[in-house]
Amino acid sequence: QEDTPIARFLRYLQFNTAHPNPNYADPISFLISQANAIGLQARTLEFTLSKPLLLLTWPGSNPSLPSVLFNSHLDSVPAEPSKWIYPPFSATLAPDGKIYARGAQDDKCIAMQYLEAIRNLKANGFTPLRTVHISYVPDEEIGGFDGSAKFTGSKEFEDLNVGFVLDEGQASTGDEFRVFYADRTPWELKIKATGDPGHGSRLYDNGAMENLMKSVEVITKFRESQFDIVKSGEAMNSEVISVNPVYLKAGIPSPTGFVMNMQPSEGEAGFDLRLPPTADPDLIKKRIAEEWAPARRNMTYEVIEKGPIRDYLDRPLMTLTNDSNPWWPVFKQAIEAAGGKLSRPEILASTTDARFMRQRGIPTFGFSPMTNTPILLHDHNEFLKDTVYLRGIEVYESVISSLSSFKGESY
Ligand code: MET
Ligand SMILES: [Zn+2]
Ligand SMILES: [Zn+2]
Repeated sequence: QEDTPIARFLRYLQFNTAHPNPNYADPISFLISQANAIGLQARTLEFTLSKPLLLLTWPGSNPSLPSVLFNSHLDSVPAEPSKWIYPPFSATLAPDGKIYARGAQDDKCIAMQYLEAIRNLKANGFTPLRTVHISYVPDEEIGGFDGSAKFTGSKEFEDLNVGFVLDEGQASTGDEFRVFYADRTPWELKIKATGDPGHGSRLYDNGAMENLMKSVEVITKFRESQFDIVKSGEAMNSEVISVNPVYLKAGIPSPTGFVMNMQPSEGEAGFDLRLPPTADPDLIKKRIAEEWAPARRNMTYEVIEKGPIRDYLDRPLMTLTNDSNPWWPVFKQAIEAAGGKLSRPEILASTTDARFMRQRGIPTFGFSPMTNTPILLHDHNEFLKDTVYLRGIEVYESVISSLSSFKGESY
């Protein structure tokens, strides 16, 4: 098999790292062999049994300066193979240069681009001033609690003395690269309704389905109000609160489907909520209790907060993008030095492990160098063009060399 950047990317994409049973062992072995070939130190940490984390290190010439960390996650969301034009873990390079694979954008591209950039920098004789670390973490797609959360809370992490982190971002449909200074915080909301069962023909008050449908209506109205703000141009998608129904569970099963002439005594609906760092979580909780799942309509609910909402100093989880953050101009200029341009910094609509680094007060940007690319993370037929992938390696050469050369003593 040939050994080119694209061939190596395809090999990494072929590991089936989809939940609920991601293969972590094989991609880690592959990454270790890559690290050995390039001359990077490798160490595996296991904060949770069978959920290993790989840490690669390129020592700087001044190891007393805070280090820079490049993070990516090993795992992927599942794919529905029947809806794909190529099998999602075949990593097929189509004739037009599109590489189809689950994880091509999210986020196996950056995982390999970091390594390819370092390979090239080393070949050109570059030595970093600051130590460069790369982390490959498990379980990001299910919240990162056994991955990044434990890692960033560990003694091992503290010892890395990390001053700045780059984590994954999202594709850009235009010519400019996108950079993200915050994530939205995910909440899982499950609402349940109970009520008297009855004949399917009867109209009566307070049935479980009636109450559940009323809640869905109220939530849909709220969703519309937020979406209207986006549609009017007052805010970006990621700056409002999103609430999307993800499941509905009700009905009395029968061998042919569901019993049709009985009204069920319980029903349940699940929602994915995302809160921007500016949202007031208490207000949303009040809204849920009073309007979305009111006890007076026999409703109960459960909110699972999937991660922190404020940092250790009780500030919103955001990284500044002005000159008061000394890393900002360094990063921006590195993109420009590579011939790229950054669009206005954004909040990421989804959620990444960056929140755990920001929680510790470490400046962290989300960045995945993909321009002129449709946003296909978690979608069918996720792909990345070979040319876009290769261009990203050049961008990281600039970014890694600039960040690791930054002299600022106290950052
Ligand atoms: C549930 S935590 C976030 C997991 C995933 N990265 C997402 O944004 O959906
Ligand atoms: Zn991701
Ligand atoms: Zn994802």
